[in-house]
Amino acid sequence: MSGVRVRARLDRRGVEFDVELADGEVLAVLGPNGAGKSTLLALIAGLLRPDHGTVSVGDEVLTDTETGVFVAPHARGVALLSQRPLLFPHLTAAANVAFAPRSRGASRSAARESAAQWLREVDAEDLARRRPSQLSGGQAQRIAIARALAAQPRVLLLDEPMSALDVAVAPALRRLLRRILREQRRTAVIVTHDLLDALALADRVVVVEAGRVVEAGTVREVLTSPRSAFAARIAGVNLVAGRIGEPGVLETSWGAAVSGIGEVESGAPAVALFRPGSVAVHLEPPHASPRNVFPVTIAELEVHGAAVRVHSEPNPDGSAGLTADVTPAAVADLDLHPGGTVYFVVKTQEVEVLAALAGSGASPPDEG
Ligand SMILES: Nc1ncnc2c1ncn2[C@@H]1O[C@H](COP(=O)(O)OP(=O)(O)OP(=O)(O)O)[C@@H](O)[C@H]1O
Repeated sequence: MSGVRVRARLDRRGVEFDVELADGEVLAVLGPNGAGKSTLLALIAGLLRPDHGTVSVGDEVLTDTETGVFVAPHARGVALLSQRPLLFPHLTAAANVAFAPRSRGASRSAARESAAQWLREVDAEDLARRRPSQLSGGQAQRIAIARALAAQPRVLLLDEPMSALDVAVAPALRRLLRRILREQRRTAVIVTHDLLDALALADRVVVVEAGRVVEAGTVREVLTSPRSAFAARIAGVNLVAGRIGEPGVLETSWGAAVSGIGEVESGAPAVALFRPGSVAVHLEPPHASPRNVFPVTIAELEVHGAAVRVHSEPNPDGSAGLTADVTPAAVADLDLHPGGTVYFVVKTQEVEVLAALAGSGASPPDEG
């Protein structure tokens, strides 16, 4: 069994994690720059010691600050694959891959055999004799994956494995990772900025902001009902955070009210979600109700498929502004331009009100 459990705090990085994944589960970690995603991987890999907490894989405790347990990185059965493939430059691709079994005590011929098998697994047999300087970025990343797998890790940690690659080669590598992670039912944590990675590779997603898990769920849940600003942005929906006042009405910290559909008790923290396509743009406040009317200043216009996406300036508390999708004809008719002031209007029944998640709680579905 190779489920992973992390409960750890590291003050100088400003992180405190409570994250769990089941055996054979792939967890995507999403979040803005500097949120602590790589730090989470480093805690699992044993590259960082927490100030307080535990890390375990299966039944084995790898880090425990109470008892002083700290298993060295190479002895954890955990492979970390970073953004740039860190291959030994003086060794051929095959020798790079054979290095892992060799260092586990395999004979030279057994290690060579194992390397050939893993090179086949990543469709890189023909690259066996090349040195890293003779490989493209995507090819080198394949070899790095083969080397990571050849170490027979219980857990694979992938830190933005596609981010240093051309967009043209990323899809092939994503397919390869999907085959390896999903078909072999590997336990893996993948840090990514890319929604496509989460969709293609992961069973579950956690969103990390400022060193904490702010949202957790299946990929589908997080995309259809995001609770964090980060997830809302990648899902392409408007998210307004606040607290419920009157039933169905969310009040923001700057005194705006958003009415929507959803049962969240009064006083509870909540988010209101609505699609940019459900927002109408008016030059004057409309009279018809029930509607939400937001006076905004336009920050920018952006072509978005067949529509034009109108972004408003940030909200008074500094959170991301609202967006509305309108037709190019509407942009011309209303003379929409950055700096212009307009009214964003959305019907109550287009707004979904959901309870906000209180802090953390990233557990596999079978455990709540
Ligand atoms: N080597 C380091 N030494 C000291 N502080 C660091 C180091 N690396 C990261 N940090 C800090 O730790 C915090 C978490 O950073 P981390 O790299 O884990 O974030 P991340 O979510 O992986 O970001 P990114 O998406 O930019 O890679 C940040 O405040 C960062 O500045």
